[in-house]
Amino acid sequence: MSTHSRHIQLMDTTLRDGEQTQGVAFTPMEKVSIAKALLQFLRVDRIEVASARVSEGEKEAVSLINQWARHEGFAERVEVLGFVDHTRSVDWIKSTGGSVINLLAKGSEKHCREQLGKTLEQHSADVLQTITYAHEQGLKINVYLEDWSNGYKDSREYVYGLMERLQQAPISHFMLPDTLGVMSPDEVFASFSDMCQRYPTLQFDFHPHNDYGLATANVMAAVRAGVSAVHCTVNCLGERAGNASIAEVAVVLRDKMAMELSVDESHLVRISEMVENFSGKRVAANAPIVGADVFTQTAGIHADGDQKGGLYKTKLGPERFSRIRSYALGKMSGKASLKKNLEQLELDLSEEDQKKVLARIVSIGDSKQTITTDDLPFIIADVLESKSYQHIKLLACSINSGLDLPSTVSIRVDVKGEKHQTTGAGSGGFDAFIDAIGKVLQHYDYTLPTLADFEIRIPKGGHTSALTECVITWDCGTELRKTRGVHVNQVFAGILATIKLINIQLHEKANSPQA
Ligand SMILES: CC(C)C(=O)C(=O)O
Repeated sequence: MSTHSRHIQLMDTTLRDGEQTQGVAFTPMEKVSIAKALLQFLRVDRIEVASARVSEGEKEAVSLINQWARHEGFAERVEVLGFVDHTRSVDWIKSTGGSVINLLAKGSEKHCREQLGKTLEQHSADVLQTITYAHEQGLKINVYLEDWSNGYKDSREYVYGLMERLQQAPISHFMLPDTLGVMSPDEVFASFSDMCQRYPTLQFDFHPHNDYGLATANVMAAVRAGVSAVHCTVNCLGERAGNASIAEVAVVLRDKMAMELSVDESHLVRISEMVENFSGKRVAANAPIVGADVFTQTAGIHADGDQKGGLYKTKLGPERFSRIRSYALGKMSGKASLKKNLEQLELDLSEEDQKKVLARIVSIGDSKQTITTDDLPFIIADVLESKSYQHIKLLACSINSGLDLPSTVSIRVDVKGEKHQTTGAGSGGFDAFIDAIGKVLQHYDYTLPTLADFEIRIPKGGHTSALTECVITWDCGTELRKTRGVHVNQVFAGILATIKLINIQLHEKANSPQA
């Protein structure tokens, strides 16, 4: 089969096979919202929205989808899985206003014999009977050959026999599934090449599963062999390891095989988020295209390369999916990563200040704390106002706090080159620290001013692993003074703000004329 550009239909089965993911059940309104987003915004060619006769809720969902689809002119693009049960699935689909049945026939001799207890002749007669009835009722008919991958391998004569009996029936698409996700790309290519050559006038769909992680690669092989439609789901949902991810399939068919598709890629991420919310199944941060981290560069060298002629750019640019590239901050950040973040925040820092901020980012990153772009303004504010006074250094500090128990603290500090170790107690961790540090500072004729205000903030993003910023306002008699501390632990943020004030005041004391 030539790999010349041709239109490949995407049939999305998030609402049928996707709902067969363990623990996933969509409400009717959720199904309607996903169906609308798939057809109207993502513009997939066809959607499979349910299995017939499942429940009353399912009937309501399918009816609502069909009502909307008919109004929008999408009626024939909404499909429902039906069973070889004479009239019952067809009647159920008709009662929902549906137009298309995806009839589940058996694609392997083993399934036919063991599960149905039928011969090929008996089963094909049953299938044809349901097809005739569906046709009379005006439904468009597609047929699944369930377990076809094993059937083709172990009982090829059965597969050919079934095809011979069905090929003259009014079937729009023969849908060949790798039901257990056991095929390799080579096997997919060989078997579809054979099917497409044997039945050149028929339309074949490929329905992959991802048990070996090969679903997308197998889609490529099936398209190369000549199929005209492939099935996929949002976020790779589906029975067991899922189906093929629609995001992966869309970009791979376009970029790697130059196929024409109807999907609008700029909606892939939005629909992924919608399905993530409704299904309760989190998308892995490194899932291609839709994962939270996939457009984040972590190594400083990548950020540097992006600045120098887009050295790390590929076709998979974030703009294509309405996303933006970000540059992670941590121990591997370089000057370029910081610069990119500053640009995004529209902040301008001198080279000298950038160096200081970068050193702080690297040291925070070294202790494994996650730093986000939201944290950056806190770090900048903290670093830029910090003086390099070293009158007091906190060498170690451990805090014990408990519910309904006084807090205790143990500290080791260096004041003007002298080491002190002491403990303190208080109603909370910060209070206990003030008790302990007060005991040390009395040796230096220094008393901490009282607090006028104590404010803790987290960055706008609001995640619990964020840095916290503590701004303390001190009542210094003739004036109010503010100092800031930044740390992942809010008590330590307060302690760092306190150490900063002590350093400033010890410095002023040392430099005052009375000293
Ligand atoms: C139910 C059938 C069509 C299926 O999903 C499969 O065989 O993978």
